[in-house]
Amino acid sequence: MQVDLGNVLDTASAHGVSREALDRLDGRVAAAHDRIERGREAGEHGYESLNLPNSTDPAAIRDAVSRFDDPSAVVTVGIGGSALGAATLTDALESDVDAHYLDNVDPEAVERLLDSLDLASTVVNVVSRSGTTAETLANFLVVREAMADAGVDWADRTFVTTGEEGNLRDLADKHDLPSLPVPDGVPGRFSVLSTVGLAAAALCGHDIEAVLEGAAAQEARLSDSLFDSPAYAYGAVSYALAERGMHQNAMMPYAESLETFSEWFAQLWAESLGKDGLGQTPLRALGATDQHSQLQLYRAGPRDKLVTLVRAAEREDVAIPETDLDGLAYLGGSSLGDLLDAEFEATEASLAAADRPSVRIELDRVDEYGLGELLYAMEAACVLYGELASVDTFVQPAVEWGKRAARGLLGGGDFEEADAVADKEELVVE
Ligand SMILES: O=P(O)(O)OC[C@H]1O[C@](O)(CO)[C@@H](O)[C@@H]1O
Repeated sequence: MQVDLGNVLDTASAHGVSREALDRLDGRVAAAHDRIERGREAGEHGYESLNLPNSTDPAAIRDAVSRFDDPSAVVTVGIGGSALGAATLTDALESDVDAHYLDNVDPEAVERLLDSLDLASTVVNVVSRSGTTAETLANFLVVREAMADAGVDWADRTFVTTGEEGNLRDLADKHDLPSLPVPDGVPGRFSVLSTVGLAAAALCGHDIEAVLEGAAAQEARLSDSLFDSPAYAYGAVSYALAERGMHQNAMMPYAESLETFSEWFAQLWAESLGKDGLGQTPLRALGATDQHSQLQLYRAGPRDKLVTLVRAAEREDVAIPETDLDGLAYLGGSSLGDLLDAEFEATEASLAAADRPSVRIELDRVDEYGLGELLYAMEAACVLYGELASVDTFVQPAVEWGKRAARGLLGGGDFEEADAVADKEELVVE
């Protein structure tokens, strides 16, 4: 994996960063790296996440899921970091096992999925670090009833990935469900390289050891200089550009297999860095598709965006047939991969020509190893950015208000936040 910073330099984009500024920033990167390494060595909350390539035990994950013979599908019931990491992996990789995610409480979507499944051959993985997340618990109760209605012994098809305490731990203990622990000190958005992200991948037959090997390769590159670490290079320039007004970051992979990765990145970046009035808003985009929609804004709208372009150097390809159709001859004999690469490079140059900074991230391939590299590098980049911005990267207090309001509205307790809902101003236009 490599990160190309060329198009964030002010020699490429008038609103970029000078090489001198990056050199000055590198001194702060060294100090931040030292802080990160001390946090890792001490197993401090959050920093522990960057130890996962070495602390996660893939054999224990395989052992826990080995009891489920040959499932047709695996349904992960979880939300946020308890679903997005696993989904990033299983959506990116091919498998004979269908991987589904119930990470919302849209009744029509839940019903549509359950109606589509052969529940007798489906494995359900209920994932929640806290064991209290309303959406996850509600969906679990619905799935359990659907299995019972289908004459399936739900306890025989369900395992739990949760913390040491909470409702899910109690449920696992009560029904003697197989369970996997959620690692201590690892916030959900940083947990993909643990039981949380790897169990579904293992059930789908993916090489979770290779995911960890790729992650370990990027862990080994962490250093006291941004010029020696792709992860730190990305985190440092993202921070530097945010300091220069690039308050949005469009994650734009040129690979359908990485579309869910952009959703995972959005949680990682937003929930970690959106603190104290600071942060860099992650936008989800997909190349080449969003050249025909959002690129207009990225290139000619407000000068407030970094565009992160991601591609794989190697991929399967499809030839474009020769044609004598007027105007199409230039496509014939080429390939879709050639066209995708041309679009990638044209978009990159188009942004630079309009003085809009972009970073190029290139994986060797979108396989287990490449995904491990990418995921770990983005996590380390995020941790570095948080150190440079002096925010508390590993907490998310702002999400709790809404949780209390929703719980109050459902009669789950007496919360003043629920009262505030009733005070909503109204100006209805029909
Ligand atoms: O794994 P849990 O505890 O159900 O939390 C799910 C998600 O909800 C959050 O806690 C935010 O509410 C995320 O940080 C987390 O990934």
